[in-house]
Amino acid sequence: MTSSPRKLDTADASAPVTPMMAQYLEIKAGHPGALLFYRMGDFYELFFEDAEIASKTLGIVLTKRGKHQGEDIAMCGVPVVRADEYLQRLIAHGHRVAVCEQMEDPAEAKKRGSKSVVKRGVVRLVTPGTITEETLLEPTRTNLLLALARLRISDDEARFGLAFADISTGEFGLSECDEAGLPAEIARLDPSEIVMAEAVHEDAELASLWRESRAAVTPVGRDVFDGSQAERRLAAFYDVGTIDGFGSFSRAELVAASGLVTYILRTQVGQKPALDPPRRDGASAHMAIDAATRANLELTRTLGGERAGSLFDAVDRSVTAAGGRLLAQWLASPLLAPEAIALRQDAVAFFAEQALLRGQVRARLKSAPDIARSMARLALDRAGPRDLAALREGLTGIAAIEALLRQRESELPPVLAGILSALARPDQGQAARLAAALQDDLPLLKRDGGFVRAGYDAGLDETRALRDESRRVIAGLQARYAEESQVRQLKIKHNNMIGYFVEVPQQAGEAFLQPGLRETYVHRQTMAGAMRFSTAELSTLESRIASAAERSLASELQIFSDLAAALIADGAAIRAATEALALLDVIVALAVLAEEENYVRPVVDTSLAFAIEGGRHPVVERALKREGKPFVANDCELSGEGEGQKAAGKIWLLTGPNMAGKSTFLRQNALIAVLAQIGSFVPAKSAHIGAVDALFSRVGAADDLARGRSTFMVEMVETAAILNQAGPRALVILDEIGRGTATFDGLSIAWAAIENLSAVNRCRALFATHYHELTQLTKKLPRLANATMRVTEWHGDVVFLHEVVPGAADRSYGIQVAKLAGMPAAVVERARAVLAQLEATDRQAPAARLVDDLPLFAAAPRAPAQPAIKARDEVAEALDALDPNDMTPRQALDALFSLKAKRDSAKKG
Ligand SMILES: Nc1ncnc2c1ncn2[C@@H]1O[C@H](COP(=O)(O)OP(=O)(O)OP(=O)(O)O)[C@@H](O)[C@H]1O
Repeated sequence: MTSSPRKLDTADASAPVTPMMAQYLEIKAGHPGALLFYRMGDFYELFFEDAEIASKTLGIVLTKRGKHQGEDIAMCGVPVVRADEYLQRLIAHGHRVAVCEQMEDPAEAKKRGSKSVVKRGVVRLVTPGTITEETLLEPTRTNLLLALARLRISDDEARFGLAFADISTGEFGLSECDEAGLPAEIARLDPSEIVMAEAVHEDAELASLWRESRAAVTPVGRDVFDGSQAERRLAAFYDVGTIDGFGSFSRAELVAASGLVTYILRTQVGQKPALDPPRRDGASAHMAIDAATRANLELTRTLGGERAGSLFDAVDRSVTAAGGRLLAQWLASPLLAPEAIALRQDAVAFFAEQALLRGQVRARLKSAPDIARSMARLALDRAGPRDLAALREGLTGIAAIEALLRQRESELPPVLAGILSALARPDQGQAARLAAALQDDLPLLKRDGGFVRAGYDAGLDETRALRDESRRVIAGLQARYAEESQVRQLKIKHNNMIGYFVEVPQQAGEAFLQPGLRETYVHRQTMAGAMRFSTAELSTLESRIASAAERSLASELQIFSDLAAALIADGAAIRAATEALALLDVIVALAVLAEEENYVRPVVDTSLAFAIEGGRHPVVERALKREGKPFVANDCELSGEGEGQKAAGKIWLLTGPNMAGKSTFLRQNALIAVLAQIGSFVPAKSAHIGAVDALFSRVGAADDLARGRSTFMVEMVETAAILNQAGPRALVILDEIGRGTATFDGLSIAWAAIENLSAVNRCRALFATHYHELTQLTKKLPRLANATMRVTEWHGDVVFLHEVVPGAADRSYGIQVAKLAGMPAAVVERARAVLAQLEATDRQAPAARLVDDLPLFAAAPRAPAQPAIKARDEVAEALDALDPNDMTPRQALDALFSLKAKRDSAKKG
């Protein structure tokens, strides 16, 4: 007997693959880097490694299905109805998913032969930056996709074009920067996904940027960023002859923009999202804040990554998700131009005074749904009936708010006048049409039907009546059959396999097989305990019902697409109105904040002022308030002096014990600058700020084990960045720089850093330190002032007054703080003894004398870096040739001697 070839199939490595597997492998190969959701009936199945990844990430069961090349095929599946939830988790873990659908009915495939495979195709690539589903998006976070294009200007100089879009709202911006500015620009945008050419991704100098970013990083082929195609692709995307009408953009911006739309079209497989025309959103218009400063100041997230506890959380009074997103964007990108800041302040001030109108607008805003995202789903044909309802509510809300503002039209400051005219743009007939068309209770998916209100469309009402009528006929038929056959339990049921059928208990069923009933009832199935039959009448009814249901669904879908088309046609106006609502929400929210928290309008101008009277920390103040404790307000005066080249800000050197409130004071001033420059009022009695162009904030020796650097190294790298970058308009906050190393090293570094800030950076700065020796520096540096946190002693314990006063701290109170913290009494006593000894030694050689002994730091104004002298360097060459991993200890020692000899002879020569 010969063995069957089929059996061999599954065991033989060279066996032919099944047609379905062949189709799977082909589709999979077309989407490298993505998990493939392969549609099979009611499930998306994943195979091979994809299945292993998904089962681990999602915690779902891994099974097997057949073999491929002699190996079991790993498989797992997710039900289509719950796919969104699983997608969300995969995306959150940084995966990309290609969604592959069945493109025809399985019955169609069967017609081609019993072995033929249903046609399938990828309809969409789901990536972190291209999602639009409500369930996948965070309501209060802008979901930006960033495309990065690099244009080389010379061998060692490049410009970066940044194109960023939120396809869930249509927002699309462009900016440009050089390599040094790239980290701050990426930190400002905080994208979910960054797309770039492979060459940029592989550039070793940029690698740390990708590693440290929260974004998913997607390298793509060079063709996506093909500069020669840029204008053409953009024009094709917007369906315009030329893109000149959008404004003028740099080459790098254009290439990035075209890369962005090309990538979006690829992920959406041809579906075109409705993106606004690109807007220039240059870094030069914003306060530069690098990633470390953002993290350190906890602008939109705490160091632990949470919203709660951040500045955003403390000041956010917005009532809509879009408003929350916009406020977070504002906090991430404070403005520079005093005029633009004043325009926002005027609008906030208007609402600060108009309590009644403010309340009315807010109540309306509160009930307005997030229609920007609904509009985006409509454009991508991914919307459902609830999106239409959201638009109905949204458009009604827009009209109501427009009416409220209209009453005060003549008094509105320019920003609010702009909002009013944007709110008037959408066609208000749409809301009425949607209200007439939509049911009150709506299904999630349009394919479920039943969302169009009775009376809206005569044709639909008719088919529905027919469908409902047939249902009544069936009920009548059931009664008649039961009567005729004398079987009371007879039921007419329906399933997808055999359609409508008559079901009777098994004992009763026997009679239906006998002459008399047999002529009417055709036996279909015998189940455990029941028998099923069909009848000619049922079959006729079946097709009537099916066609009526089909026809009513078809007309509902038609109505849906008509409504959608009308909304899309009015899309630009609706989006403009939506943006205006978000803006209005933020402005009203800032007015509410100013009122609730007693903030004042700061003066922001082009001076070098930094004069804060009675400043408070917005987050700490709130936390203390919850505990019923007062916050002690403090002044800060760093205003610059001099003109042009000589202009320079003041530096405050702040000393004081631990826990006295130094960090709070430092950060509160940085946060006040940020709030002032987004156009908000600030937590102070008064504030005058010359616009800050760059903000830097560092804390000594923050742990950064994740990045694999020693804490001290991180501190030094970050301090170096400030000393290299900060210019005279910057505001610098340094908190205990130098504490991460031995005392004298730390002191010397802090010392030199202050001198550099004063002589070279000439910026406004706050410097907190425990090195009291540094206070002596005020004798030499005219713009340096000492300030200290007031404390007092009470029965041997230290009491913090949280008050910043001129002068230097006389002592550290470190031991008192240790005592407060519950250190064992014996340890505290011993520490006191050691301290006394140390202080006695110090008196013999006071460090304070240092300032007299050391000549003042004589840094020249920053000169451009000298080009390295390219003389042949034998020592360097020899070093380059070494591979320590490959050497024995003996070889290493020999190499060291030889290097030393080379160096010695080089010095002589
Ligand atoms: N101005 C203030 N008014 C009231 N309480 C304050 C004020 N500033 C700080 N505090 C309280 O003191 C606590 C310690 O403040 P902070 O962390 O700023 O001190 P620090 O001097 O920087 O301490 P360390 O040197 O240990 O970092 C804060 O958590 C807060 O509760």
